[in-house]
This record gives sequence, C-alpha cells and structure tokens, in this order.
Amino acid sequence: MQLKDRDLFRQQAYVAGTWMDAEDGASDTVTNPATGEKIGTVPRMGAVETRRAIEAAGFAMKAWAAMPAKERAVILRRWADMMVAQADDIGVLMTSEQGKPLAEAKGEVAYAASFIEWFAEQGKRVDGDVLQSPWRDRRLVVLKQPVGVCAAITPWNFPAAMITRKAGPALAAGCPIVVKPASKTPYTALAMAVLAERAGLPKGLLSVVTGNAGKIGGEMTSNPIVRKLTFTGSTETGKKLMAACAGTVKKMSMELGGNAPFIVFDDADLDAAVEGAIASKYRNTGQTCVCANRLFVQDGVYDAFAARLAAAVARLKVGNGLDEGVTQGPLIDMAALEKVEQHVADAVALGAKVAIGGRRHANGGTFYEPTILTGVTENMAVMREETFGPVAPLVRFATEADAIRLANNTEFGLAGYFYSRDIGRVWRVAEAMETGMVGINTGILSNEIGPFGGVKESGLGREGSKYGIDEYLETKYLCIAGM
Ligand SMILES: NC(=O)C1=CN([C@@H]2O[C@H](COP(=O)(O)OP(=O)(O)OC[C@H]3O[C@@H](n4cnc5c(N)ncnc54)[C@H](OP(=O)(O)O)[C@@H]3O)[C@@H](O)[C@H]2O)C=CC1
Ligand SMILES: O=C(O)CCCC(=O)O
Repeated sequence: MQLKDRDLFRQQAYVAGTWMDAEDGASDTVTNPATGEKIGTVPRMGAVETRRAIEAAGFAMKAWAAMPAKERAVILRRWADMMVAQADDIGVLMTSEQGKPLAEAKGEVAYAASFIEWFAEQGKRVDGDVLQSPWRDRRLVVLKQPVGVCAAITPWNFPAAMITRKAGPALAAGCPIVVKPASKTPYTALAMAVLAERAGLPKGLLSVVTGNAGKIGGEMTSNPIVRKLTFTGSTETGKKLMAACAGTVKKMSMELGGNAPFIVFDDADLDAAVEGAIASKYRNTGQTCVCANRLFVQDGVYDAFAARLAAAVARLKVGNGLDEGVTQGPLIDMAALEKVEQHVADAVALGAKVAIGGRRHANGGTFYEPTILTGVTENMAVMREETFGPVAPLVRFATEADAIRLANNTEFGLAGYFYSRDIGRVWRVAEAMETGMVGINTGILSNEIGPFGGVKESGLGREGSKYGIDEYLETKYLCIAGM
C-alpha cells in the first residue's frame, strides 16, 4: 500500500488510549478482496480487552461530560479536519481492505468527516427546557444528559462513515464510545483512531477493539457500564444483539438490512431514472443497505427503461478499485459472491431473463458482472432478500396501486425510491411507502443532515441530522418545590 503517512496503518488495536496486541497474542489476517493478498494482521481480542475499554470509557466520561460542548466541539472539529486532510491515505487503506473504487472511498472519508463536523456543532444545541407548572410553588425543569458509555458494532461496507455516524453524536453529547469494527475492514477504523489521538481526544473516550465478534459483542451487550448499543449490519445479527441487550435494558439504535424498492412510473424522466438507478443500485457494487434491491417499472416505459439501463450498465468498469476509471470493485468475499450467484440462478430457473451480465467477471476472485434481470416476478429470492450485489431485477407493473403493494410487500423498510413528475402522485406514493426514507427523482439520499434510519425490521432510531443526537441523550425531569 502506497501511503504518504505510513503511521496511519496500524496493526494494533486502540484500547483505553493505548495501542496494544491481544492479551493472548492472537491475531486475524486481513486480505484485499480485489487481489486476495494479505494486507496485514490485527489483534484477535475478546471479552477481557473489551472490558478494559469499557472501564476506561466509564472513567474518562466524567471529565468529558463536564466539559462545555463548545470545548468538545473544538477537538471534534480538529478530528474532522484531519480526516479530510488525510482522505487520500485513508481512501487507499479503505479501497485495499474493502474493495470500493478509490473515488468512492475518498468520498466516504469526506462523508465520515461530515458527521463529526455536524455533531460537533449540534452538541452546542443540546438544550433543556422549563415547563409550565400546574402548581404555584413548584418549577418543572427538563435536563438533557449524556446517556453514558456507548458501544458500537459496525459493518464492512462503510468502514469509516458507519463509525463516525455513531462516534460523532456520542462524543458531542458527552459520551465515550467503544467501537468494534468489522473484521474485514479494521484498518480504516484504526487510522481514524490515530487521527482522533492526534486531534487531542482524551484517552479512553474512543477505543477500537478488533477481534472476535461474539466475545466482544457478548461483553458489550452484557456489561452494565454500557448504557447504549448502536449497530449497523444485518437484521439477523441485530436481532441477536437486541435480545442480548435485554438483560441490562440498554438503549439501542439498530440500522439493519433493507430491500429498497425503486419505482419508475410512466410519467418519469427516463434519463434521470436511469442515472438514479445506476447510482442507487451499483454504488459500492450493490453493497449498501439503501441500494435499490427491486426495480418496479410501469408497462409503458418498461422496455425503454430496460434498454437504456442496459446501455448504462455496459459502460461500468469492473476492476481493482485502485485502478484508474474503475467504477465497480469486487464483492467483499466468496460468501457474498455465492449469494449473488444463487439469487441470479434462482430467478433464471423461475423464468427471469438475463439482459446483461449474469455471471462471474473474467477478473476471477469475487468480481461479478453488473447484471440486469428482466421478467422478474414476486416469487423469486431477489424480491424477498437483500442481494447485496450488482444485480438489478426489473419487475413490470400496471397501476400505481400495484406499485405500492409490491413495494411494501416486505418485512424491511429502510429506503425506497420512485420517479414521477406528477405532483399528486409524488405525495401519494411518498406517504404510502412503508420506509424510513424516500428518494423522489433521485437515487442518492444520504448526507449528514437528513435523518437516516428505517421502519419495520430495518431498525430503530435515526442517525445523522438534528434528531441523531437524541439517541445519545437521556431526558431528566426535575420537580423543584419550596419556591
Ligand atoms: N445494514 C447494513 O448496512 C449491512 C447489511 N449487511 C447484510 O448482512 C449480510 C451479511 O453480512 P455480515 O458482514 O455477515 O453482517 P453482520 O451483521 O454479521 O456484521 C456486521 C457487524 O456485526 C458483527 N457481528 C457479527 N455477528 C456478531 C455477534 N454475534 N455479536 C456481535 N457482533 C457481531 C460483525 O463482526 P465481524 O465482522 O467480526 O464478523 C460486524 O462488525 C450482507 O450480505 C447484507 O445483506 C451487511 C453489512 C451491512
Ligand atoms: O449501507 C449501509 O450500511 C448504510 C450506509 C449507506 C449510506 O449512508 O448511504
């Protein structure tokens, strides 16, 4: 890896303000999904190291929570600025371990920094309240206080932004945070910890514990010092974590799987819809929880949309994300590749047609050709499960009511998208969609200002935005008598 600042590449974890190996010296290997080559190792830590991080966080919290938000913001802002300044190197680290094209990786670093910058400011606006009292001699006051020590478990598809979207509001609200990054992408997380340290974040407020998910997660969910667990990942793992947190009744935020509908109505601007579908479906090689998973296209424009989408997909360039011009990196691992293959095989066996792609890419490894399936019907696995790969299944529909029924026919409810130029339809469909977020005439909706999160089995709580900091605050009511 060509880094200008080699110090950003750390093969030790950052626990309680110290860079360290696992107690027992165990380590895990991290590989580059584009080449299969070993990048390095990280400590395989477990409950003992996690407990150390949690206890240090509990100790560090006192002074941090007492510090004026304005002073916390200075440190956080410095951290965000350092991320932006080091976007080239963090981008290279991220592409090497995650596979996404370098331009996307650098874009994610800026996106990640934006959450720190935003919440540094939002922290200054955490205000309490004085309520109208029903009694002459008492005053009713509301305080907003930091929830306490937070723990975060994050996925490999956004190795930087899913950490800062949690660490930003936690730290701004006055809480320390212990992070377990995904085992496949620890180096981005550790590089950000290097920058947090350089920015002057006091020891113990941020730990990055690498290693055994079950053991680290087990300690995070059972340790009573942890008052809040925040998770992004699969619905299956999220449910297990929710059950595990019940024992100590922790506050929780869950950002789980999606099955995003993407609807193109007859009255859509087709060029815009194709552009949006490419952005939404093929971003990060289809590996985002808000990626369009099911594309519903109305009868009148189905054939034209399919043809234009296929022409745009043919222009995508698959390869190593570090190579110039590449827009589609590899899938994260063999299991992900096999899941995509199974979804395509199942659809074809049930009558779908491959319009383009539909097989492993000639590069080998975990590369898969950007794919479009036509003639897709509701009984296929691509309709029910999150494919998490570069496959666009196109379903034909007749009426607006059909589109809404099809879109909502899932237990998930994260993002949904639709294209229409009829203002009445825009309101009707937006209100009818059972999702936490709706992109209207756009395939991209993520930023630090909009509230990100889902309904149904896609999760609990909102990240980013002016609402996101509430997830890290408790409301305390004071009833003051003797006036
Ligand atoms: N909502 C989203 O953004 C994401 C959705 N997914 C979906 O999930 C599928 C599987 O991906 P996968 O990476 O396995 O997702 P997981 O939900 O298993 O992984 C996400 C994070 O949870 C950790 N984890 C896994 N099991 C446990 C556990 N028992 N206790 C504590 N932490 C745990 C992982 O650790 P470790 O890396 O060490 O295993 C990782 O840090 C994908 O194909 C996709 O459909 C995946 C990632 C993100
Ligand atoms: O896929 C995810 O894990 C959510 C991040 C995507 C985004 O912020 O747009």
